[in-house]
Amino acid sequence: MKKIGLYLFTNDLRIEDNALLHKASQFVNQLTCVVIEPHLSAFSREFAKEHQYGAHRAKFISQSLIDLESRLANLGHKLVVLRSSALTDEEISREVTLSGIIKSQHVTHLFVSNHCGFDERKLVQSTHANFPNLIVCRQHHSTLFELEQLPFELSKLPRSFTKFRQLVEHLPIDMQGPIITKLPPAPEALSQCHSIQQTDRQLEESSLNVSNINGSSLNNNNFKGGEQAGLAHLHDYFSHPYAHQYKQTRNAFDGKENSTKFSPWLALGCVSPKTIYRSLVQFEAKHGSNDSTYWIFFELLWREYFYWKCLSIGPSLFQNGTDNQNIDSGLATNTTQQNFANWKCGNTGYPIVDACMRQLNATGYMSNRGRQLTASCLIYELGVDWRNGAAYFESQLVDYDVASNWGNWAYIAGDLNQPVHNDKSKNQTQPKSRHFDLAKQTEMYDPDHAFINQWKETEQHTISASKQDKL
Ligand SMILES: Cc1cc2nc3c(=O)[nH]c(=O)nc-3n(C[C@H](O)[C@H](O)[C@H](O)COP(=O)(O)OP(=O)(O)OC[C@H]3O[C@@H](n4cnc5c(N)ncnc54)[C@H](O)[C@@H]3O)c2cc1C
Repeated sequence: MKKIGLYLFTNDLRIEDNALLHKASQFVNQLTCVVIEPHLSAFSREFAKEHQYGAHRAKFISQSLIDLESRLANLGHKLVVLRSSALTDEEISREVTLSGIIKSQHVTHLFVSNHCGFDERKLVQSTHANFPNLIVCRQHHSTLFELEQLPFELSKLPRSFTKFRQLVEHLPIDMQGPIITKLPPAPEALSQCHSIQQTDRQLEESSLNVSNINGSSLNNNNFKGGEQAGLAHLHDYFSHPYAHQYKQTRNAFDGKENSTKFSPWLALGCVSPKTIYRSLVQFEAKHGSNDSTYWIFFELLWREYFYWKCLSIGPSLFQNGTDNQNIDSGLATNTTQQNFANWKCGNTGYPIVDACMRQLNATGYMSNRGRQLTASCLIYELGVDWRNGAAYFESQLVDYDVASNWGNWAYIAGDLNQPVHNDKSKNQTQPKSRHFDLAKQTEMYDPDHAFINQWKETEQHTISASKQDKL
């Protein structure tokens, strides 16, 4: 029997080091490549109080899809792009829904990354339920380790990062990724299907109107989406000695080379963590290793920890410690509504927080230190439900990643290791929250207020950049 494959791209928008696509290329006689254009879920829209992605995130996604399309074209393939609205069968014609393609093409094998996100897993489950004979081939390939490699069952994932790190940091990571030189032919009938829209192409080429970046070394052209740009950045980073100072510089609020800036490409899977790891090992072999080069690996393990955590706890990642209702969108009072609105546009009156939020709105990026301080401020100073902040980050960050974002927010709020049916009245030991002293942190990391001053007087511009509609 002919094997008809459908490869559904999610957080793996790449050809290089794509083990699952390689598997598909070896296994099926015909292959359709599909991506569902990422969109802000109703849950996140409600919590973020935003209708859609910010301009920087939207642009990064468009660039990544266009790059994937061109890389597939080099292999003689098309990329079918499904709008999120095309998910329901009553939309448009049946041919342009996922189910429609599976049905009309008589797809026998669905290849899809084994995503840790709850919504993404639900989509695969419901597709499988609609087509019980469909063989679903999945793989966790946005991580350094495979699930089978972990020396514990997922349900026994250590509660602390340190314990997790100690158990995994010596596991082997394969040093050679699969190489794809050819893909099975695409079905001809697909030529009428959706491709990347003109709006995406305009967005990809647009220069966002962000004229207020006051000499920031991060500007809107720093992050170009797509595998080619990601690999070029990786190459550029390790062509310089930055990695040897990483541990000393990584806490800076600004500065392109102070941290790796790998996160945007990692988040969409334009570059795999294994590819990054291999480049790090090569850099160490050539130029020597030190504490700093180890620390890059250490931070990649934090990413890993949040990934497996997200997978193991499922939808409870999106609950705060005081309620179990997903749809209650926080912001119960006028004060919290106003505090949240001020926080979003960088008008809280806490200078370091305002500078970081303006940086986010103007560039789509914020340093790790900045994320910790702005999150701490929203939760502990402004009394807002952390999920509102997490959803706003989701709408704006060019490197948004479900596990790293919601995991870090829950961690700062002290909600990450809550039992699923948390009951604070039962005198359980509460996990530690992370409340930062903003004045002390400013003294440590921005002692002469260079970063704060750089982002003063930018309220109007930054918010207009974040609100810029998709062209
Ligand atoms: C509230 C909050 C929200 C966050 N949201 C995201 C998010 O949506 N997407 C995202 O990729 N990271 C997120 N992070 C983690 C971290 O801030 C970013 O990964 C980092 O700032 C990206 O810049 P970089 O690539 O230069 O990092 P580097 O310092 O160069 O670190 C190298 C890589 O290690 C990983 N890493 C570093 N720190 C962390 C961390 N704390 N948690 C998980 N992985 C880490 C990233 O993949 C990063 O690219 C968040 C952190 C906080 C506190």
